[in-house]
Amino acid sequence: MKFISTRGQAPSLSFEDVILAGLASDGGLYVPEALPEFSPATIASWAGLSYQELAFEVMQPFVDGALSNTELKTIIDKAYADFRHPAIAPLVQTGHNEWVLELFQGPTLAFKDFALQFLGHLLDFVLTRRQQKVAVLGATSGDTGSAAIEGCRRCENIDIFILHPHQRVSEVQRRQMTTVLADNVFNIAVEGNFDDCQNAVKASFRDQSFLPDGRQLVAVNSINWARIMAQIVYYFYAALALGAPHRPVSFSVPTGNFGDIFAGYLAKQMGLPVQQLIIATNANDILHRCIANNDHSKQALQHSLSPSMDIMVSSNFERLLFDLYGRDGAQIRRLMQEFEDGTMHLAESALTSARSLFSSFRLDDARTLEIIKDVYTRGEYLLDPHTAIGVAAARAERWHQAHPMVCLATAHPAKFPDAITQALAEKQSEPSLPLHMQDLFDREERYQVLPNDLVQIQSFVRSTLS
Ligand SMILES: Cc1ncc(COP(=O)(O)O)c(C=O)c1O
Ligand SMILES: N[C@@H](CCOP(=O)(O)O)C(=O)O
Repeated sequence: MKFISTRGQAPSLSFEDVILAGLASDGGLYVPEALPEFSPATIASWAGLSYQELAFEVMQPFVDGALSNTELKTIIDKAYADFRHPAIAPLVQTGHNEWVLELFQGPTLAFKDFALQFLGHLLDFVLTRRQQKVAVLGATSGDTGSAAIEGCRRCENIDIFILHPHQRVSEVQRRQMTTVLADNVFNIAVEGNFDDCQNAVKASFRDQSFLPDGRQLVAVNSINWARIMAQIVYYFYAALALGAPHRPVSFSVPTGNFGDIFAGYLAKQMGLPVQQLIIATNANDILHRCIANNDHSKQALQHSLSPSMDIMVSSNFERLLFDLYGRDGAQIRRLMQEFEDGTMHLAESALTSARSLFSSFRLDDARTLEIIKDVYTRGEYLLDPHTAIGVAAARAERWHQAHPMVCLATAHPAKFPDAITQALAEKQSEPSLPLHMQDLFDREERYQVLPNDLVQIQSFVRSTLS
């Protein structure tokens, strides 16, 4: 299988090269030249497979010979070995035809573990085989960072640098990153927001001349194709458990960088009967405004109670646009150039297609607190603030009157104790951290605060590596 850039001017790459590439050299994102498609009979034959067995079936066509089947199976088994629930991604029913898919059973309590445990083991395998040492550079609004560090910290061939927005992540999220004192782990708190961190990462990928000789950057954000690929699996897993392919299933997805819901869109393109995909945003609602009013314009980033979704520029939206514009790289270059000035207007045909694929919803902080309280006091579930936005969106849309609706639970509520306490107004309702994190607040922290300045960030990376 070959991977091509959304901007049409970078060389096409193999699977192994694409996972090491990050951004394409023309600034675009890599996507498969053609997607594998699974027939209803094939999907039906997967009923009852374990999560790991299903992951192999879904991902193997992308890997396409870069790893032997045994190697891929071993990497998958290692990736999901440390999840706390035997189902890996358990479904919990929270209402009529409504389920929460718990994607926070991995080591760092967020859905990012699904792809980053896999990517960590995959990189370890590939880099050892190539005898290559790389520098991982990532940006996080709170969850990718700790999941990437957890996935990479034992890899001898990786030094990992994670940029997070200073004082804009929850304390639990910060400590999950900064208390990992391994010699190859470096946390940088940038005096800016997530978009600033992501811009610094993308600029560094575009021009890697600041690195010491022989080093190459590798991405752990969802610009890395392997991230998206591993996230497709749980859409199949949840839908199969609820009767697919014999009945369609809908998904409500709390959305920031558009990676998670893009994986759901791909599952549908690959043959999964997905009835509806709901883009659920917080007050940073560029994607909702785009779908609702064709208003894809940058606004000042707001600090919300769902900080991991405090994102204005959603990287993976470009991958969707590529499909909506008939995979025409020139059109995407023009659109992304237009967006540099702060806004982009979709062509009528692209907007119509987007609206047929997705609905969208926005929830502010006050209503996020209300839904957490409401769902908890009815004895239904304790939602984290990100998941709460997805559940509110699902309930507003009412798509699940006839078919199952799966709300992706993207983080464990214990990562956001302040929001939970605010919602429930009782200290004792603060959710407790799992056993392996009980001493998190006693652990030593290490991180570097830097201004939002590319030169200073790059010089920190360079001098650390030298
Ligand atoms: C807890 C949580 N929920 C939802 C999201 C949104 O996911 P995505 O960026 O893939 O849209 C993120 C991160 O972005 C997150 O950390
Ligand atoms: N919410 C994310 C933001 C980065 O998204 P990614 O999926 O591209 O890594 C985070 O928690 O860091």
